[in-house]
Amino acid sequence: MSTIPANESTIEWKNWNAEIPATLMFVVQDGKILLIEKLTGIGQGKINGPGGKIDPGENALQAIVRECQEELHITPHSPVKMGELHFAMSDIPDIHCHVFMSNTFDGEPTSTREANPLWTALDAIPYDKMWEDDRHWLPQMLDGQLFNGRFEFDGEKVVWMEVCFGDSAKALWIENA
Ligand SMILES: Nc1ncnc2c1[nH]c(=O)n2[C@H]1C[C@H](O)[C@@H](COP(=O)(O)OP(=O)(O)OP(=O)(O)O)O1
Repeated sequence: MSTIPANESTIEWKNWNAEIPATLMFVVQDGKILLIEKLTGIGQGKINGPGGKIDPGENALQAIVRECQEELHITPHSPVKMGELHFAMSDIPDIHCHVFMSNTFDGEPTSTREANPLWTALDAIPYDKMWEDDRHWLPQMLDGQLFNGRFEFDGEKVVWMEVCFGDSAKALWIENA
């Protein structure tokens, strides 16, 4: 488990519930990862994986496939759930995010109103242009580790975090999509 800083979180995580359920997808193929330049929504202007909010009546798996189709015109094959992220935000509603990986997909990654595709070498991921939490779980996920992360933000800055990896992380997931 990695934790920063040593002080306690101000969030009562036991009773914490996010207003926004969301998803993320990381397609990895031939030593590259398919990222996006995000043109709309939460995190506009950042580099991230494709993804977005879960619509009413959808589960996380259905939502991530729909988001990849909408944002990049691709359909990922057999998405595997790798982690959950819990974001307690200071200035926008809190977010609970399901993170998936896939190695194959149908379609050609295409720029849309929402995103520009960005194939990136696995050793050149631009963490300085991504959400601050990403560097604390994405490298381990790319090594095949399951994870569960809780992050408290002040604006866009992480002020507290706790990230677990492996089977103990999966036991903390709220939902097994
Ligand atoms: N802190 C952090 N790290 C990594 N990824 C994210 C965050 N916060 C986030 O919100 N995200 C991810 C989770 C989602 O994939 C997107 C946010 O969803 P958004 O793009 O706003 O949702 P859409 O449904 O595509 O957009 P609208 O249609 O509602 O505009 O960022």
